[in-house]
Amino acid sequence: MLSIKNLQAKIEEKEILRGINLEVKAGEVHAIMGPNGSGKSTLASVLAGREDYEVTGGEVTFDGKDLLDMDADERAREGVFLAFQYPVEIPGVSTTNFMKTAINQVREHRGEKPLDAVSFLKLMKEKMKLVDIDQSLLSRSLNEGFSGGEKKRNEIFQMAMLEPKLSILDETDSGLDIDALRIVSNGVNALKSKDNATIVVTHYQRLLDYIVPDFVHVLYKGRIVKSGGKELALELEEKGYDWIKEEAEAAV
Ligand SMILES: Nc1ncnc2c1ncn2[C@@H]1O[C@H](COP(=O)(O)OP(=O)(O)OP(=O)(O)O)[C@@H](O)[C@H]1O
Repeated sequence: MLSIKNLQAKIEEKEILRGINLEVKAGEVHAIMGPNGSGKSTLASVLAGREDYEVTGGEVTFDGKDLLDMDADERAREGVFLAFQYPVEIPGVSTTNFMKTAINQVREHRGEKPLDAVSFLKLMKEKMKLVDIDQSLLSRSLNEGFSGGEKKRNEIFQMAMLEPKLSILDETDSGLDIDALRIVSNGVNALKSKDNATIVVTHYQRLLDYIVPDFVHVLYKGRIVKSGGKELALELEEKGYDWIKEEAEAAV
């Protein structure tokens, strides 16, 4: 589904990604971990097509198409979803209206008819239940005045509504209380299918107790320096990153 080859990117003349290689197949969950500043958020942002970053080398294909050639909107319409570390607030636009527009854009792109009001409401109800989100939240301006946990929950709700092929969750565990963490994780797990894939950027093994990854990758200084199964996250929790850094430095 997603193939990243030797991806390099910089921001304001600072080289951040220095040759990322990653293959993600349909049905898989990949966790990206790594010390602060290693480039995790940059990778997520580059994949979603945020413009502040300059891709300086490498290639990324998504379902056989050149992802780097598409702008952020096209990527979203193709089925890439990025849950931001700090979701934006959009005053004056309710989540409901925002979702209606977003869904119908995706449907149009797929050559499908827009959802009528009844079907849209039915879908909203079904997905609201999945993430246990309150109706009153959805009629308020998008993310405005939402608590950290409410924003995160709202993001997972958007993801549930859009049913993306590839979801990239950037530190979705930050700011979630224990119950919300469980609800968000349950939502992510309930959406998991053999046809979609998830990349979770996280600092904590705790999230991976709920969203169980098939693969764990460690990013360090802009490269994936170690990959393994979910046991790698446990090892990191126990031993920290020093041993990984030493291994990576020795290999250079
Ligand atoms: N706008 C920017 N201008 C300059 N440097 C930036 C900018 N954005 C990111 N960086 C730098 O790029 C590096 C990688 O940042 P990134 O946010 O991708 O790391 P991260 O692995 O997600 O870190 P964390 O775990 O702390 O969230 C950092 O050194 C950061 O300071």
